[in-house]
Amino acid sequence: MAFWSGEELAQHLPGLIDGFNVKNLDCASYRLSVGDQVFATSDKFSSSAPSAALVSVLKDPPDNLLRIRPGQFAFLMTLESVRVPNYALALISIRAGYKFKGLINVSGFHVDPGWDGKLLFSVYNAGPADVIVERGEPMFLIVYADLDRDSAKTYNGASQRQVDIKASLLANMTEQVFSPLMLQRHLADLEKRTNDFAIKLDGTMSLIRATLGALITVVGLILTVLGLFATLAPGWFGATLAKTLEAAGYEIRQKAPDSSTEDSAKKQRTVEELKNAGSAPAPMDTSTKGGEQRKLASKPAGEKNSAEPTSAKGKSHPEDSAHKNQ
Ligand SMILES: Nc1ccn([C@H]2C[C@H](O)[C@@H](COP(=O)(O)OP(=O)(O)OP(=O)(O)O)O2)c(=O)n1
Repeated sequence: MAFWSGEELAQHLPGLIDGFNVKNLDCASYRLSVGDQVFATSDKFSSSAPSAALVSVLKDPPDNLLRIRPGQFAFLMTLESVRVPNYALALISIRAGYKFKGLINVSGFHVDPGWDGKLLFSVYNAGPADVIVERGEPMFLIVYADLDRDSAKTYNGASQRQVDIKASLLANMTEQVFSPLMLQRHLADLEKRTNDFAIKLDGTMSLIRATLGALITVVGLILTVLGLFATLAPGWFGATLAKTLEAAGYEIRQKAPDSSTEDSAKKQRTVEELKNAGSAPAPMDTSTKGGEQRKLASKPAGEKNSAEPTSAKGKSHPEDSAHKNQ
């Protein structure tokens, strides 16, 4: 088995590759180009409408580009149809320039003897940036090799003479793909939002603390001033408080005096009156011997005192005379 040289390729490929162009001959390989049938997965939910196109058909500029985002998978069909004779085997690859961007060739690497049709590459963007694919771009490589004999068995599978991307291939490919980069962006976004929220929360807490502090100070000052007024001017304070309460719709009533307190107050008054009466100058009792004076207990007006002499002017009473005679 020997790989075909550039000269061998130049000799045989015009009959094996549709639209052969000598410019696409590399050293010992041929460059195949991106065709118009392409498909890329997405990190967004795609439309589930039956009419929604699954495969993108690249056209002339500006509709000639496909963007493969990091972590996304794509199908790329070649522009050229390729044939492999039964005495040869072909190997396919992606050009190094795309590999360096992080694009990986996921699909197989060989083309069977007897193959006839376009080739379909499946690729994965493992790089950090979008990979832009352009229609007609010479992106793939194919090399041919001789077999040691003609192959008795040649390719006759379902993909023979394929010219487009089959819908069956795209089953389960239209869903959202959680690429590592997408998850990383989600995490970064989440982290940023959490930080923003924490900063806002800090600000709000500081504001609440400052407001509460000011409120407590003001309330403390008011209470101190009220305490001072209550101590230094209790009358004024009580009246103002009553007025304030009345203005606020409260009714202020004076408390009924306690009955026991009232009784004791009455008793106290009586004692005081008696004392006052006792300290007033008492009338002189001229009937007693030796001019001895006696104080008389006060009596209600009109009531005679039993100790009072019947005549203040020295008229003697019959009983008095009897006493004297004894
Ligand atoms: N990137 C690739 C790799 C291969 N092929 C074509 C050329 C191969 O001859 C053919 C079949 O390849 P395999 O035998 O590797 O794959 P299967 O056996 O799965 O395919 P099939 O069921 O069609 O035989 O597919 C292709 O179009 N694109």
